[in-house]
Amino acid sequence: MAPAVPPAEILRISEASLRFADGRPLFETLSLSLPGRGWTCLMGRSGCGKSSLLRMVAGLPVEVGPQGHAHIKRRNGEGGEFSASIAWMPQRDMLMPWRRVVENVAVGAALRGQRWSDARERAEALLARVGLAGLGARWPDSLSGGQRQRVALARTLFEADGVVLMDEPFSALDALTRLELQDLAAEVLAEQSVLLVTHDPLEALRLADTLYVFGTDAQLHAMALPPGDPPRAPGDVAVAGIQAALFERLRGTGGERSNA
Ligand SMILES: Nc1ncnc2c1ncn2[C@@H]1O[C@H](COP(=O)(O)OP(=O)(O)OP(=O)(O)O)[C@@H](O)[C@H]1O
Repeated sequence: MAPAVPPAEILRISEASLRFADGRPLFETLSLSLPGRGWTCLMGRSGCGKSSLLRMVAGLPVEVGPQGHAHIKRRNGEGGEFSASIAWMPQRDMLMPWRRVVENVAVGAALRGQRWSDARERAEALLARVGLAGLGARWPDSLSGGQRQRVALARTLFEADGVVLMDEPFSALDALTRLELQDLAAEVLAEQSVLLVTHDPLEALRLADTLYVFGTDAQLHAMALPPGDPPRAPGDVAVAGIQAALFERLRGTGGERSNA
């Protein structure tokens, strides 16, 4: 069977605006289009609202206080209401220590009351795909940080159905493990549309098909990328050159926007 052709656009965000209780807007009338497949990366100074935007894209609540305001419009590729589920991979692995590894991967199926034998088989297959074949019966506490994040990746894959949101998923890992996990994520999520928030310019330049930086105007600005398909080699000369320019661009996007 020929592989399904991904839609040109799977999710369109428009009119995204966020204001906390003190009235200052973090962003207003922000738009973003996610293609049917590939990595869209978001960068910006600490506090500019990246994680909040990701939560809004996921349809999760953002606590804004009594005078605050959070609004977003989500449309599918045909312009209709977006109703598909979105997979989410957070910064911390959030594994439940009282559930075995395979149960953590398939936790969504358990919550939905799906048949455990089917879910287990699929979860074991995904564990093998992320390099953890045979470790399903282990407890999370017996795994290294990198292994735990592989389990979290398998859990994300278990839920992935077109759109995957990732909020600094590799930031707690050592440099080498981080590179390995980036390569792995690029491979296993190749058929998904991924929206990644990251603070790491190298990570963005390795993985992005499209890269946006939050500007001082609270809008997203598309950045130039090195040639070649992701995941790009960390030692690539073009990656290193653009990394320096990206650092400068990030430094120029102003100080931290605090709403405290
Ligand atoms: N409930 C709240 N009330 C007021 N301000 C808030 C609230 N929640 C978050 N903020 C502020 O909103 C801003 C955006 O937070 P958010 O976590 O989305 O930013 P971010 O760009 O992801 O930051 P970082 O890169 O440091 O993770 C921050 O300045 C934060 O202090």
